Amino acid sequence: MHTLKATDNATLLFYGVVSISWAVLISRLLHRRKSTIPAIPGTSGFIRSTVESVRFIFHGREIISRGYNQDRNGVFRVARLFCWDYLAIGKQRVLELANAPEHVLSVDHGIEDAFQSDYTLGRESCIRPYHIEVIRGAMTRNLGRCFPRIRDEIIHAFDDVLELHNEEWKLVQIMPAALKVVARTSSRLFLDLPLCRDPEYLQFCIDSSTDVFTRGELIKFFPQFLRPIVGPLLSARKRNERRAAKFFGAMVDERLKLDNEYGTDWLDRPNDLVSWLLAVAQGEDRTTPLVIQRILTVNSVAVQTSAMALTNALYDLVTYPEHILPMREEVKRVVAVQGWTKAALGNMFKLDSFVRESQRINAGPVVMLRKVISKDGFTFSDGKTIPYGSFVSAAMATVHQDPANYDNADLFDGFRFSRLREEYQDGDHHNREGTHFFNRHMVSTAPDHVVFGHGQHACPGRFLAATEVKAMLAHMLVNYDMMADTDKRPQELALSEFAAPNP
Ligand code: HEM
Repeated sequence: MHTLKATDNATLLFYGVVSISWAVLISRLLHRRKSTIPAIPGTSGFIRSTVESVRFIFHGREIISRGYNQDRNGVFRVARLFCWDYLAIGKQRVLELANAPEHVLSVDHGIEDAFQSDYTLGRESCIRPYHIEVIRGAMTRNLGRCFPRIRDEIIHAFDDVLELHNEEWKLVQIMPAALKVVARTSSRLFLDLPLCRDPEYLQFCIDSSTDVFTRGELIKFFPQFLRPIVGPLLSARKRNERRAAKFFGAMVDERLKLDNEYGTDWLDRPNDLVSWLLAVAQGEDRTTPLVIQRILTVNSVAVQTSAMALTNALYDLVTYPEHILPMREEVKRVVAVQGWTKAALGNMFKLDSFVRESQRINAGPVVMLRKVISKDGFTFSDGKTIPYGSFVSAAMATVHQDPANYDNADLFDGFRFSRLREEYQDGDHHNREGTHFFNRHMVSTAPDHVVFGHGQHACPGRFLAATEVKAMLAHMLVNYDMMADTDKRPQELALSEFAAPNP
């Protein structure tokens, strides 16, 4: 019986590999060069492009940098498993992508493809993305009012996660700890006490948000025509929605009932994500299953990204420890006057600069993934045209490390942005940036700083991310001493267009 099962599995695997290889071959033949745009050096030709498309999964950065080294304002074709994608290099190209109208370059289709969100998040979140309006509006507006909740949860979360009771040193693995603290703090804002302290729920929060990224990547290993079959099988969405219903379905039910009866203006209506969503949701989106789906969507985009930003900032802090004392002094000085408030965070210029620099240096290879949905394709100002139906993105890491954009661009300089402000205040009005430091806050996007994208689709959650990450770092600076246990910063984990700090 046991032998028979092993044989069955081996046969299945064999047929699986053969079918996928055929699918790769056929897709690549069908998607042969459709435009005059050059391939990234060393990736043209059927065999080489196929090999490089596999290498792109783990060596995307290196392949992209070949394009950058050839033309710092170039547009290139990038070989992917089943097709050619396109890559725009340089800040002028970023602006052109950011300014393209939605009927030419679609962000929704881009995000759908990047996360396979039809399968991983749910179709409704893609076709009616009203949560974006909620994040940009009510959530961001309420950050100041809700800050005491955020601050309170940060204190308790660090206490519980680090379990440091005496003066001892303790070895802590950063990313898992960051995930726990971020999941808990975000949950305090989204669904509040007591759920945000339920260990089982927090683990679910982390696992379900990880599922979106990892299973989305897995689905992308299959060609387009197979995804409707394998997508639902590989996605954990349905299972996660069922589990979420057990955790907070009754709460959503109750809230819907009260809102339907009294509108949004009843006594003690909680100031949380459920209320913010219900104030905007219309029609079938006002049902418990779809509100649950939407909460999971917001949770997925919020938890992993902010935990990665915090992890990178902590790695940079222990790698460049000369930043610790000045920032600690700044946090103490500002808090002594303004207390722990969101406004106080806004006056911690060194801290803000440090996190922005950390994001600049640790940026992933690409950003702003868009699908060309105009039948005429998308044409850059110099006439280069990307064909209809293909995907284009901006090379993020190269724009961040281009010496034309930053002095000593490849060096980590935590106070490069706050120093501009200090120099200006000291009367030096002639530095390279002039008064641009006003646009150099952690949340400010620019064509040469695209961690949150740029333009009308720039990340709407960046204000929450900045509030959380800075409040967490500030808390750590004044309450803990930190140092690295090795000399070498761990190598990032790369997977196609994504990069994550090594846990
Ligand atoms: C450090 C943390 C974060 C980073 C680095 C980040 C980065 C990004 C990037 C690069 C985009 C795509 C922009 C584009 O394609 O032009 C994006 C979109 C988005 N982000 Fe974030 N994000 C972060 C945190 C958050 C948080 C906390 C939330 C939710 C509260 C959030 C919600 C979203 C949503 C809903 C979109 C889609 C926007 C659209 O389609 O117009 N993000 N984010």
